[in-house]
Amino acid sequence: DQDLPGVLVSGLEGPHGICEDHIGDLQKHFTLITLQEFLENNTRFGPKVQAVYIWGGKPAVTQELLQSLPSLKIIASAGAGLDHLDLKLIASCGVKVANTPQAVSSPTADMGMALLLAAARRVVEGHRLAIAPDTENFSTNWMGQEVTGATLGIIGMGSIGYKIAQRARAFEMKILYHNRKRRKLEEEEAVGATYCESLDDLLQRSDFVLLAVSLTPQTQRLIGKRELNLMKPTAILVNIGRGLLVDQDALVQALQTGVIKGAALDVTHPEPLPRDHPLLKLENVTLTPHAGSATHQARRQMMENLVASILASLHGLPIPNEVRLNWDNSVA
Ligand SMILES: O=CC(=O)O
Repeated sequence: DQDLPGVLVSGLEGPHGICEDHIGDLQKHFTLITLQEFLENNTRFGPKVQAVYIWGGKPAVTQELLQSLPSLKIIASAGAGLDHLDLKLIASCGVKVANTPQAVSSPTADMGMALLLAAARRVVEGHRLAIAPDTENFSTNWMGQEVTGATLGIIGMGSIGYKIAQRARAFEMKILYHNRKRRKLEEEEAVGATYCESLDDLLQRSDFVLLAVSLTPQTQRLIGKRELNLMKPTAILVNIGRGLLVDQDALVQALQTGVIKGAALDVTHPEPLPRDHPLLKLENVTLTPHAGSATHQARRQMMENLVASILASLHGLPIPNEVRLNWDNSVA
């Protein structure tokens, strides 16, 4: 339908495209213009585009793209993280941004716990052992680390970090957290979490260190060689944030030399890792393919939230999940 607002999407097919079953729903509201169509004829399609629909971090919003979309009102980005967007540049073009933090927080927290448990109890290694053609190494003395009663240090106590704390409490874990801002006392008490103003203190005391912080210039390589050295040799690092939160070379070295016990990573840098990357060869590493929000329910809710934000912006209504910036361009 020519009258439907034009929305630029990255692609409609392939493993990185929009979920196939969402396309029909999107087409009820919008004329979808793929990046490829746009690139082939940007003078025709550029003026039609009123929104950019970002799925899996794509399409990339460059200055050049912004300049060729004169009718653009909003960039609606699936997920919680905003590190793929230059928010200051976008704001300077008078374009709004919305994301979908509520849709992803529970499934991503679940993934954090899944990785923590998998690494602690060596689920992936155990699976390999259990299905090995040769039963010689089969053993019920397949030891891992106890989760119950262990200390969990959560770095980043936003909505995902907080949901992890709620889940970890049910595992009777002792919970420490480090965050830009301390949470309210009643919020801390509700999950039994103790604030650590010092990151070093959290690293030294935790049996599991879990990264649930957004990637910003301040948090890039937050965990490097020095921080890994502060961790217990029995500690496990879980990352459900972004690969660049960790100095990956330092992590590989720490895992190879027993500086820490193991790592469970939903995110790496880059994604996917080159097939000869040392992280793919280590027994004490558990990897998932950036799948924190990969449930049917969450992905559908993300799509519905993006549609609602785009429609609100086109109708001049308050935009659900609008991302606002502070004076220093940090996310409010
Ligand atoms: O990576 C996923 C997200 O930012 O929600």
